Amino acid sequence: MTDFLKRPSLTPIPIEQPLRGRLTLPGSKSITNRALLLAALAKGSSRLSGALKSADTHWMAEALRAMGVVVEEPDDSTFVVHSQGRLQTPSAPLFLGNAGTAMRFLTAALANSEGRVVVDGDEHMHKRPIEPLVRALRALGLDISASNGCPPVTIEGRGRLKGGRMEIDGGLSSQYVSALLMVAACAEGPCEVALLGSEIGARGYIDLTLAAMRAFGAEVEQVDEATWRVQPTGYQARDFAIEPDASAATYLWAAEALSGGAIDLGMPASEFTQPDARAKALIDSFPDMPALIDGAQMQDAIPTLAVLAAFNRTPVRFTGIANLRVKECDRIAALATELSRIRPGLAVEEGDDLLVAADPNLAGQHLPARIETYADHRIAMSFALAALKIDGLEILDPACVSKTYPGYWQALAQLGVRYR
Ligand SMILES: O=C(O)C1=C[C@@H](OP(=O)(O)O)[C@@H](O)[C@H](O)C1
Ligand SMILES: C=C(OP(=O)(O)O)C(=O)O
Repeated sequence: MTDFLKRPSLTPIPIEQPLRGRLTLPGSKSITNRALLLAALAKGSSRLSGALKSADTHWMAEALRAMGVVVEEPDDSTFVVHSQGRLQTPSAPLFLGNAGTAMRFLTAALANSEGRVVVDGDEHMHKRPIEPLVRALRALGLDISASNGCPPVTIEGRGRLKGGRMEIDGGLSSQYVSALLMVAACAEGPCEVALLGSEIGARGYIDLTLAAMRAFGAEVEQVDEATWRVQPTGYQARDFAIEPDASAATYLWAAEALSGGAIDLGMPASEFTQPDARAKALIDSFPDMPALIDGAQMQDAIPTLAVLAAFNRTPVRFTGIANLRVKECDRIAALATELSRIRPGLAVEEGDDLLVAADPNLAGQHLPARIETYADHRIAMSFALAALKIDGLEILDPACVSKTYPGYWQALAQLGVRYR
């Protein structure tokens, strides 16, 4: 696995046979980082099994350790968290790489802290907006600021949140809403978390948050479409099993569809609770994917679907994906640029839509191209799919997959994919 990650680029050799085999998916990033935080906010010991071990969960675990929580890693899919139920003020800035979940969830969790804390990330994180969450926390009386509306964030904690109404605009990221919901259970009194303004992108991530909170003992009810009431129960330590990562599964479902193979991931799409599992039905429709795909409820699956759409029989327009502009990179621009490197005009941006022209004749061609990946795991993983069918696609910076799926290249190799 490490060898693939050390290479400056990888050029998968197109497959000649359908991909077949059985793979174990990594654990869900979204659920692992929720469970790590909730376990840290609970007094006692929690064993998290089926967890993801990757850069995003590493940075969450490291930050919790820096705040006095004991996080053990007995094997490659388990965290054991021992906590006093509160986060101590760290002695140095917390570094969270480019882990959006860790950045947003911890910023809100630190609203209950004492003293000065700086939460920082890498140069990519410095471009990812956090101002709506900062504004919501400031409205609760917290002394908090973010330069240019992006990390680093500086928090001057004065103890516990009082409770009451919290208002948040989740238009740019549902993670702001999840972050407030999770800290709300640790306030002194009951809280109401209410959405302001724009509709949140992927509601499914809010559902994941509510499920994780309830699993760790929280009492939370939905008052109406845009309001949740959270009781000041705090959290209870427990053992918790994390389901496999649905976003990671989309690459393998797509590899199966593109190659006409059969890959056993050990769990049917219908059993996932994560939003991206919805992409499976669209992948199953390949090579007759619909002309219009609303990606709002399966955002992280769009790179997978867009690359697959390049091989579809007819063009596909992706709408509802404006948020993709503020992920690890501007994914709409990256997909248009890199697909067009394969064949000019293969994809174009139209406003915040992405139109993939579709060219079923791409398969089997020799079309050398160096694919930029913009330090974005999903751009690398999705273009690897195109490389299974097109000869000469060189994927730059293959190590960027370590954000959520360090074993990705190895998983493809296990299915018989070879690299130049
Ligand atoms: O809550 C979560 O776990 C996530 C929410 C989504 O982000 P946004 O809420 O920023 O759209 C998603 O893209 C991200 O990978 C994980
Ligand atoms: C957007 C993503 O990550 P995050 O926001 O958690 O950094 C992702 O994994 O595609």
